[in-house]
Amino acid sequence: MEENKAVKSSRFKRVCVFCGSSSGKRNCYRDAALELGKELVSRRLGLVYGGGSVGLMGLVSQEVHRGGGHVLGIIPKTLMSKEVVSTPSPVLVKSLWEMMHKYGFVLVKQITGETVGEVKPVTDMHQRKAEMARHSDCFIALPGGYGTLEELLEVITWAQLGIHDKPVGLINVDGYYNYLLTFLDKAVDDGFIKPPQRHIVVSAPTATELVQKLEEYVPMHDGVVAKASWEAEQLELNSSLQTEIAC
Ligand SMILES: C/C(=C\CNc1ncnc2c1ncn2[C@@H]1O[C@H](COP(=O)(O)O)[C@@H](O)[C@H]1O)CO
Repeated sequence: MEENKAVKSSRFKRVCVFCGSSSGKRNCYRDAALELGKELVSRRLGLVYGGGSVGLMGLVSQEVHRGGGHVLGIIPKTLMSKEVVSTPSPVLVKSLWEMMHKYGFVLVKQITGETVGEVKPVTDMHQRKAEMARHSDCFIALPGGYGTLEELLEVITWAQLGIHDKPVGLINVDGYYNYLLTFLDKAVDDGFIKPPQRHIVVSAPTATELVQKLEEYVPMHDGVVAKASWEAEQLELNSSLQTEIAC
C-alpha cells in the first residue's frame, strides 16, 4: 500500500467509474485512467466499477487498489467467465514475466490483468447498473465505447427523471467527448433536451478538475417523475434496490 501524502476532503464516499474495457490507441487515455485513480486515492474515495480487469477498467481499479483505496467491482456472472478466459494462465504469465524481465520490459501489470479488490457477482446487466448506482455517490465516465456510453447515458437519464440527484461527469480527455457534448448542445437547440437538463452533464479535461466540479455540483430538477411509479413500471428491477438507488 502506498502512503497517501496530500489528502483532500470530499463530500462523496464512493465514485462509480464507467470506462473502456479497452485502453484506446493513445497514451493519453491510459494516463487519464491512472490520474483518476490517483485523484480518488488522494480524496480517500472508494471506486465502484464494472469489475473488469481489462483496458481502462483494469488500469483505474489497479491504481486505486495500489493506493490503498477500496475497490468494488460489480460484474454479471456471464462476463466473469470471459474475464477468466481472457486472463492468461499462471504459466503463461510466468513465461511472459521472464521474457520481459530478460528484455527489460516493465508492463507486466497490464498483461496479467488481475481483478483487484472486492468483486460482487450479479445476475445480469440491469442488476449490475442498479448496484453500481446504489453503491455510489457520483458517476464519472472516462473514454470508452458502447458500454461506457450506455452506462453514462442511463445515469444521465435517471438524473433527468429525478430518480437520483447524484452528480454525473465525464473526463473529456484530449477532446474525446467533444462530439457528444456538441450533440447535447444540438439537442438543446433543437428542443429535445431542456436547457436546465443540459447542466446534468458536467465535463472537464482532467480528473482533478472534474472531481472538483462534481464536488460543487448543485442538482436542478424540473418536473420529476414519481420515483415509485418509474421504479415499478419502467425499470423492471427489484423495487428495494431501486429505492436505495435514490438514497
Ligand atoms: C469481454 C471480455 C472481458 C470482460 N469485459 C468486461 N468486463 C467487465 N465490464 C465490462 C466489460 N466489457 C464492458 N463492460 C462494462 O461496460 C463498460 C465498458 O464497455 P466499453 O464498450 O468497453 O466502453 C464498463 O464500464 C463496464 O461496466 C474479454 O474481452
